[in-house]
Formats: sequence, C-alpha cells, structure tokens
Amino acid sequence: MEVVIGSAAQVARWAADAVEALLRARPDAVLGLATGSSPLALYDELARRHAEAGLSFARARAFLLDEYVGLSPEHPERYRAVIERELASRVDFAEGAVHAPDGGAADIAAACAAYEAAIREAGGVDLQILGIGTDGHLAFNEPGSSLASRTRIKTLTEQTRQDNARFFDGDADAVPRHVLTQGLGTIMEARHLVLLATGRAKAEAVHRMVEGGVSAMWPASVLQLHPHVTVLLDDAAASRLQLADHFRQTWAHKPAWQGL
Ligand SMILES: N[C@@H]1[C@@H](O)[C@H](O)[C@@H](COP(=O)(O)O)O[C@@H]1O
Repeated sequence: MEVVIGSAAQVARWAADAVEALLRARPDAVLGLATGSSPLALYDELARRHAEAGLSFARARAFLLDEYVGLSPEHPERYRAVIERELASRVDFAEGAVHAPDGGAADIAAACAAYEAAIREAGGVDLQILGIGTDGHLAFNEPGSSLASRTRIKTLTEQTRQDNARFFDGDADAVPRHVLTQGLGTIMEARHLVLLATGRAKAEAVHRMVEGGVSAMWPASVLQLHPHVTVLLDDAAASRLQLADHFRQTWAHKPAWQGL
C-alpha cells in the first residue's frame, strides 16, 4: 500500500495523473468510478484535461461501485445520475459505456449476478477510484461485510445515512435504507486501486485502513491484502497516521520513473 500525503488539490491531481497515464497507454481501459464528495475534484480535473489537453474516454468503459435501491429513475441522487452529471456528461464516453448496478431491478439477485458478469466480460477493472466512509466502508460495504463478498444488496448503517443526508436536503430518513454494492471481493479484483480521502472526518477510518488489523469491522482494511493500492490523502485525513512522516519521506525520495 502506497500512502501519499499532500494538499486536497494535489490529491485530485495525482489521481487524475493515474487515470490519464492509464488512458494514454490503454485507451480502451476499464475504469471503476466512485460517487460521494471525495472524487469530485478529480472529476473536475479529468473534465478539464478532456477539454484542454485532449484526454479521451471514447474507447474506455466504466463501472460504478454501488447504487441506491428504490430511488425513482428521475431522482437526481441515483448514483447513475450523479456520475452522469459529475463526469460522464463532461467527457466523451461512448453511449452505453458507463455501467451501474440496477437499483430498480425487480429481481435484485439476478441484477447483482448480471453486474458481476458484465465486469468479468469487460476484462475486469484496470483502475478503481475509491473513497472511504467515516466508518471505514468501501463502496457500500458497511462494517461486518464479508471480506470476500460479491455484488449484493446491503442495508446502510444509521451513520452512513446521516453522512449522506446532505445529498437529500439534510433528511437522513430520505436516504434509502438499501443499496446494491460491489463486494469487497469484487473490488479486490481490480488491478489498481486508488483511494482518495480528505478532511479530518476520515482520519480515524484512514488510520484503521492503513495501520489497523485486517477486519470486517473496518472494511477498507482489506486493501492491505491488495498488491497495488495508492492511498491519496490530505494532511487532515492523514492526521492520525503513526507512519505519516515515513510516508512523506518515502514520497519525497521516490524515483521519478516509478510513477504511482
Ligand atoms: N457509497 C459511497 C462511497 O463510495 C463513498 O466512498 C463514501 C464516502 O463518501 P464521501 O466521499 O462523500 O465522504 O460513502 C458513500 O456513501
């Protein structure tokens, strides 16, 4: 696990550098996209590079991590709508290239199996963007999630519903109770995981993820078992890390040829 600490603006730029390097080398790469506020500055930066530097998504495909169950197709907070607004509509993905779990499916189990199959048929995810919940959740894999889990329905914790109430006019009761989410086992199959976290509210979860034991109580700690994880943090999110100074020194002396 590589931990890189900088400003919030650097976090977004570093993540954009990783996406850009991949797309320039492999224009038909498969991206894993996250919602939430953590990747918003990254998506702004990717949209800017598309407009100003010719970065193209025309041959890429993308898979979202998760989706709410039961929101109407027109609801602006469906993650499919969010990613359309925040990224897809601002770059040049081909029609139908961005996929999300179907939170409106009548047969939830079949929809989850179909999503797993679609990821497999695309050849798997090359680079997965991730945020982290204040309780250490990844996608919507709440504490207690199997570390080997696959795409399935989950029940949100009250903490996550409170955290996400800001997207629903501050009303936690309006946040759906159920979601579909890639499992931790699904996420772990992506070839490169890039996790972004900013702000003090994430400091405890980041500490547990990087420096705690591997445990379903802090689902993101499963990333310790992945061979290629890049954790991009601002100073506030890194503020509980015992190894913060070491991570800063390692980054300062990293050979330029290594990349992220
Ligand atoms: N399902 C999403 C996650 O994918 C996200 O990483 C996390 C943190 O969100 P934020 O980036 O807004 O803090 O919680 C949300 O509920």
